[in-house]
Amino acid sequence: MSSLTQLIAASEPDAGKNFLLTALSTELDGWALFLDVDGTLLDLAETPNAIAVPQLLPANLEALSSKLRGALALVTGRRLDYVDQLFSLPSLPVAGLHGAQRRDPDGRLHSPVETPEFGQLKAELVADVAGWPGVLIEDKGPAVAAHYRLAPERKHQVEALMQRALARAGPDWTIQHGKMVFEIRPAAADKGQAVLEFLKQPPFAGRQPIAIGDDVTDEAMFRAVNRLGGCSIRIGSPSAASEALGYIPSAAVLRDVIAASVS
Ligand SMILES: O=P(O)(O)OC[C@H]1O[C@H](O[C@H]2O[C@H](CO)[C@@H](O)[C@H](O)[C@H]2O)[C@H](O)[C@@H](O)[C@@H]1O
Repeated sequence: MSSLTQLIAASEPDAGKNFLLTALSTELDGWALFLDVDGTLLDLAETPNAIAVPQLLPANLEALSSKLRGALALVTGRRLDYVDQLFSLPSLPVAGLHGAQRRDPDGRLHSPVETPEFGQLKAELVADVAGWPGVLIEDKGPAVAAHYRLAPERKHQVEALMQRALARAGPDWTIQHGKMVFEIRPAAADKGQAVLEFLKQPPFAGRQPIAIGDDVTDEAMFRAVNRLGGCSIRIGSPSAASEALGYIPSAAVLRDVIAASVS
């Protein structure tokens, strides 16, 4: 695989896309694919629930998973049950809440519990932002997100609010910054650890990982797969802030590559 993995770091604009097209048409017993959801498989939207799942995407993901003999997982900041609503693929391995939740290939579920204290904290966050038009609180069970995409001028207030809430939540939680969002998520695992857990299990074990994402939270899985000699691909333009080895310009291009790989 080494000549193929060199392709990803080439400087041509289509290097990331060409790498993935080639990888997914060859050596399918060799790769394990880890895909982020928002901004990677799906176009970003103004609010968390305004996203649209393109009609053919679930079937294409299922077909690609089949070609990879099941070595495909979604690794997302969303909750697992929300991912199931979106894609209706209840057997697909998924890591949710940035790695804190996991559905393993054999169907085993791992999920932190939501404490009454955390429920109270979320209710107070909703009350705290009531006078901040455009700031949205997304309840994710044992995690919570404060979105400011519709009120970018509130970024620093939202960050300060979430830092205060984190101090109350305690050491089992951490802050996750993302695209126009601050989240409080369980600290026990990140996306990199979720990928490493999947790679201990069949059909992922023994395969070379490819991780594709678009955001700060995905850097943990980029680091994990880079350390293993795998491939990390970021959706967007090359950025010095990212450890990704290659780039694909948009979620739409990634969806086209997935569709081409199963046609
Ligand atoms: O790990 P991901 O699958 O990329 O999920 C990260 C977060 O995505 C969602 O928020 C982002 O997408 C929204 C819809 O496009 C957008 O409105 C928001 O500004 C983005 O931050 C989701 O709402 C979060 O729960 C995820 O953690």
